[in-house]
Order: sequence, then structure tokens, then C-alpha cells
Amino acid sequence: MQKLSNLLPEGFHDALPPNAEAASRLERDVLDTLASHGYARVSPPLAEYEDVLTARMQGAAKSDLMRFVDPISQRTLALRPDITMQIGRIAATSMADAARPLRLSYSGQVLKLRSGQLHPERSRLQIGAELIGTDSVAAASEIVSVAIEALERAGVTGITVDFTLPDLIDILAAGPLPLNEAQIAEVRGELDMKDAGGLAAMGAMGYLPLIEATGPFNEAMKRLRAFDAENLLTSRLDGISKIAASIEGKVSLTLDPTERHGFEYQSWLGFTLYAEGFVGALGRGGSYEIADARGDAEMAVGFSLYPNPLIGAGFGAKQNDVLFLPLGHDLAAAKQMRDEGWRTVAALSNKDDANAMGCTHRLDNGKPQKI
Ligand SMILES: N[C@@H](Cc1c[nH]c[nH+]1)C(=O)O
Repeated sequence: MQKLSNLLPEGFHDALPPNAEAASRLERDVLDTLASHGYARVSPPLAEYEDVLTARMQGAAKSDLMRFVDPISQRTLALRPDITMQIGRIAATSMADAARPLRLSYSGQVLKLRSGQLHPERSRLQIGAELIGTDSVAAASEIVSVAIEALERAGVTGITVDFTLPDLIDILAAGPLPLNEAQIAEVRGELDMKDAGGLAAMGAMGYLPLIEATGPFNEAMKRLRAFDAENLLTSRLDGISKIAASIEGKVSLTLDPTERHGFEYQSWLGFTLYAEGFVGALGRGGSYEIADARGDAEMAVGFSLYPNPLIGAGFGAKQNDVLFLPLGHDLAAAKQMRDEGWRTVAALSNKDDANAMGCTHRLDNGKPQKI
């Protein structure tokens, strides 16, 4: 017989019991929280035309996509790396006439071209909410607090919100600290590594204070305001301070002005969600623009959670009693037990072993008896 390979590609895993069920319980808890705040569920497809997927959001790079040619249309399709981009398309097309602000939620698998060090998974569950039509401080505050509530509802504690300014370097480079395109990329790289020596070596000393303006929110914000002598960033910093004030005391707050997210479409506001006990981020969000058919832009703000690490840590798990139904059991009694919420496992032959099947009880004379 031919030897069959059962290996999955690197970064892909099957969800097995009990994790697969824990994942859907977690997903339901998060989606219920979003629905309770008026976010209506949409469900875009797994793959779509590559150029359509990236067209409406600047910075949604084609190089980050897993692509293939569709034998039917002969066009290049991409597997979605992010559902936010698809929500942008929906908002600009089929829901262009829906009243604004438009609140949408989603949940589904996304596919990353590369796995990260902290996140080896390439296929991940992404659950999120997008508020379309405004990126006001009120809208952003709602999004940040709904994200926190969703994590809390899933049982997460010790949450930290790390604020970032995604377009900061572009603004500085176009103004007081001029850089060309290539230098922008280089400065971003040095800032990512918090490499003061690297910045100095390339003559970008002006950017050095940004490395210092990182850490606990209030102190870092003070340093960032001091750095912004020309008040170029005042409206952004005021906005972020107000959002931070709206959740102060509920979670820990930090500021990392130069932190970059995977997707470069975010504008004045970005945030990353961390929680005690987890190394990588549990979610991210921020403000962004969606281009409509006429090329006008619509503002939006949203967040995405990546709950996979939570599932691995046992969140969403629930220990259920399982009732073994011996051969020839009372069918009506068994149905009655299921109606009451029991899980039953019916014997198919007299060889079936209740213990091996993970059963905790046995149906005996129409009543569950502990095994
Ligand atoms: N989709 C983004 C987060 C986001 C949602 N809305 C705006 N930003 C991400 O996964 O990083």
C-alpha cells in the first residue's frame, strides 16, 4: 500500500477536542458582546480577487497575500489575511447606502503568508468589529472599550492597551524631520529595534526622543508632547489622551509611538491588546480610511482579536458530564436527559467501554448513575 503523508504545512494545525469546541464557545462569547453593542454580523468569503481585496485600503500590501490563479475566472485570487479589508469593501459597495455610522462584526479564519516568532500559526481565527463612517474620539473610545469588554467576557484579566501613532513617521518625515522614502523605511526599522546607535549612524538623531517616549502612558505622553515642540501632533495626542482617559483604571495603559502593526493601513490611531500570561498580542485595532468608488475616503475605526493563544491556555473550556447509554437503553429517558442539557454517548455494541469514551455517568433504570 502507498504510504500516505499526514503532515500539515508549517503553521497549520487541526483543532481537536476539546479545543475546537472551546474555540467556538469563545467565539460565541465575543460575538455576543459585539452584537450587544449593536454590531451586525457579516460573513465575507475566504478568498476573493487579489486586486479587489487590496484596492480600497492603502498599505494593504499585495506581497502579504497567499495567492493562486482561479481556474474558473483565470484571475488571481487571494486568501484573506485580514477581514478588516473585506469589511472595507462591503462598506464601500453593497452597504454603501446603509446609514452611518455603520457597525459591523465578523469572525473567521485568516491566512498569514508568514508566521511570526510569537505567533507560529499561519491560519488564525480573527474576530472583530468595525465602526464605519467616523474615526472621532467618541467612535475610537467605543471601539477600544468594546474590545476590552469582549476580552473580559472571554475571561481574560490583566489587560494592557498599548497605544501607537501609525502615521507618526510619515508626518514627521514630511515636516520637521525630512526623510525620503528609503530613509523612512530605514528609520522605521531602527525604531522597531529601538536602536539609538542605528539612528545616529544614519544621521536621523532627530527621531531619537521617540525611543524614549515609550512605556507607561502618562509619562510617555509627557515626553512625546515635549518632543512635539511645533505642536504638529497636538490634535492626535489630545485624541489619544481622551481615549486613554475613558478606560483609565480599568486596564493598564502604555504608549509606544513607533510600534508597527502587520497592516499598514492605519492612520492616526493604533492600539495593541495584551494580557498577563500571554507573550504576543491578543488583538489590534486602529483608525483607517476606506476609498469609495469615486475615490473619496470614508473614515473608520475598528479592532480584531486573535483568540488562538487563549484557546491553548484553556479559555472557553468547560468540563461537561457525559452520560453513557448502554445497549437497549430507555430511548425516551435518554432524550429527556439530552433535553435537560446532558451529553450522551450511546453504546453501539456491548464492547463499548464507558470509561474509555470519557463518560462520567451511566443511564441505569432511566436515571444517571455516577461511574
Ligand atoms: N485588522 C487589523 C486590526 C484593525 C481592525 N480595524 C482596524 N484595524 C489587524 O488585524 O491588525
